[in-house]
Amino acid sequence: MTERTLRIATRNSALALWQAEFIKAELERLHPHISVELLGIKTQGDKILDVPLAKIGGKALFVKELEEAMLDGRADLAVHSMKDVPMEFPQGLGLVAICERGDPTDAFVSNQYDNVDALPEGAVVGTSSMRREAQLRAYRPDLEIRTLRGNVNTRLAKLDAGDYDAIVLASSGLKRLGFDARIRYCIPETISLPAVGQGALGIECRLEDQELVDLLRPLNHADSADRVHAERALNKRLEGGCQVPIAAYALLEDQDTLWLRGLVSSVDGREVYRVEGRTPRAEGERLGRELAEDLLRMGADRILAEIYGYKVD
Ligand SMILES: NCc1[nH]cc(CCC(=O)O)c1CC(=O)O
Repeated sequence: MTERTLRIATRNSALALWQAEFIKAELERLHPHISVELLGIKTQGDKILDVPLAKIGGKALFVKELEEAMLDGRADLAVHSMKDVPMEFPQGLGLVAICERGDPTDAFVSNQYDNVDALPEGAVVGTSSMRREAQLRAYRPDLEIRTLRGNVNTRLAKLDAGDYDAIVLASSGLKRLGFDARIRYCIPETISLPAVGQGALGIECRLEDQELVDLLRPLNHADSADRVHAERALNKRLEGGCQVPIAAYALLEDQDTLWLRGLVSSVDGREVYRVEGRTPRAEGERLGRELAEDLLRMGADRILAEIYGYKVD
């Protein structure tokens, strides 16, 4: 095969750079004849830091500029946290690999308290996600949940400055950046069901670039991909991005059976609808769509209509 230099379009946050460097190293290890460069790009989501994400909306907040770079040939591929990847791709682009999933849980980080149960009444907890907020409120209605934005370093600094008694953020992000020691407790999925795709990386590229598609294929991890696709099917039916109180989490109970749990909650945590089901793993996406229908019937349609301003039908 010809020598080739691949360019990865990446955001400039520490986490995005770590993820892009990780895939660069994997590609260079798998294919010694290619070299890989990073192309740093600022996205809309990086520019607007002072407003809660849910308010600015837009499912493609962190990916649009990366996709433009691939479409106009400045870059060959993009590495995404699957959690941030929209359901639809621009014409000509697509997801060609989902890598082995890391820790999917939400991490409880605090300088004083060991876990959610140890927090005193009325404690102040920081999180930027409606999904985490809603589930924390459902579990501990007394907590005061406050917005927390910024990259991982900024969020930890705000905790250390005493702005919060605890913060909740993705375990995988903390681990990737070497902050394992800050995780006091990985919140079990029974309390905080993870976001769709949380902990998994995905790779997007131009689908007509067959040579590149072939180079990326070995990075796909079939077990992780089946789990994440089932979660995404549920999310797609609900038209969710990562800025709504929707959670979905799939596990392989054995090599053939996929177990999917899903949840939609009101932001105040007072209404929580939970579903779960099992299916042969090849049919995970169908199960995801079915469970989404169940959620809509149970009352999620009302909650989502309020958040979106229109009815999902
Ligand atoms: N929305 C930001 C974002 N996108 C992906 C991760 C973490 C890494 C992952 O889920 O793989 C984070 C940070 C967080 O949620 O705390």
